[in-house]
Amino acid sequence: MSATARLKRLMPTDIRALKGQAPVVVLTAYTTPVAKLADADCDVLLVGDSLGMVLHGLPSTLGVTMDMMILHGQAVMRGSNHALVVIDMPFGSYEESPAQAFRNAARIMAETGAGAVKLEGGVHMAETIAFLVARGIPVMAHIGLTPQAVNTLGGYKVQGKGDDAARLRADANAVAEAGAFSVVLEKVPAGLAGEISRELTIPTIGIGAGVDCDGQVLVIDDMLGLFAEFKPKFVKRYAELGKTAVQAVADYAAEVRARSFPAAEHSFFDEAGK
Ligand SMILES: Nc1nc(=O)c2c([nH]1)NC[C@@H]1CN(c3ccc(C(=O)N[C@@H](CCC(=O)O)C(=O)O)cc3)CN21
Ligand SMILES: CC(C)C(=O)C(=O)O
Ligand SMILES: [Mg+2]
Repeated sequence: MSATARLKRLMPTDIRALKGQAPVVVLTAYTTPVAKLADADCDVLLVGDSLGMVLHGLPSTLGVTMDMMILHGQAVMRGSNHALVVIDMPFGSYEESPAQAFRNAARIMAETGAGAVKLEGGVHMAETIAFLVARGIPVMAHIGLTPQAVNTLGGYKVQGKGDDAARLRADANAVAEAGAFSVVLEKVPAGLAGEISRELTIPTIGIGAGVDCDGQVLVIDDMLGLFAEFKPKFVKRYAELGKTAVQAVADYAAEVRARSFPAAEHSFFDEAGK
């Protein structure tokens, strides 16, 4: 048996090799139980900085810290043994310099055991991506709508429309050239995303970027109907777990108030039946 066959968790090189073979299946995961239920069906589990909004109630991803990403990254590693785990670098942890990015990415890799990091940015982050890759840290890039730049982008808007397509193409080519093993395209017109996907030799992972990307990613709480603060157009609800949970809580509250819970089967009695 080869060394790679014994190490069954997928690696960035395995994800790269899916290009032209099979679509790359990606979901976010932030916790051990969610990692456990998604691991077998996914190629990549992304510990996204969306966890700040989804789990911690923050208004954007800007308040997410290194410690939060590491804590949730460790939880996802404990709940998975098949998918590649990729951890988002949080806002402020990598933009200053390649050296700052390496210091923080190395800490994420060392303290979680994850296989790669993801960071936002195209042409302006290419030098940093190359710096990390040259030093042993696989990087997933993220271009188009980059939520950490919501304040300069003026909202969570589609990127790359009309004449702006040239900027998206330049970003895609720059991150691929820099050595990223894949790239997330977020909220990009489907036609442009398809063209970029055919042009690049690394897999594109779309979110709101149409069906011609090499893979797809969604926030798992969105597709399960657990996160309901907003629903971007790109989200398809595959379940309504939030509604199911609200009904379960209402049923529990009613039964406690009616003294119909707990029943005998949920209770303990001594030998005399007392
Ligand atoms: N739960 C969740 N899902 C996500 O996909 C996600 C996060 N959180 N947090 C981090 C970023 C932020 N993202 C977002 C946030 C909002 C919209 C949104 O509201 N989109 C609207 C239009 C808004 C506008 O045009 O300004 C849409 O209909 O798609 C899209 C992506 C994607 N990411
Ligand atoms: C939506 C994905 C691509 C992401 O960056 C996140 O979950 O933070
Ligand atoms: Mg993110």
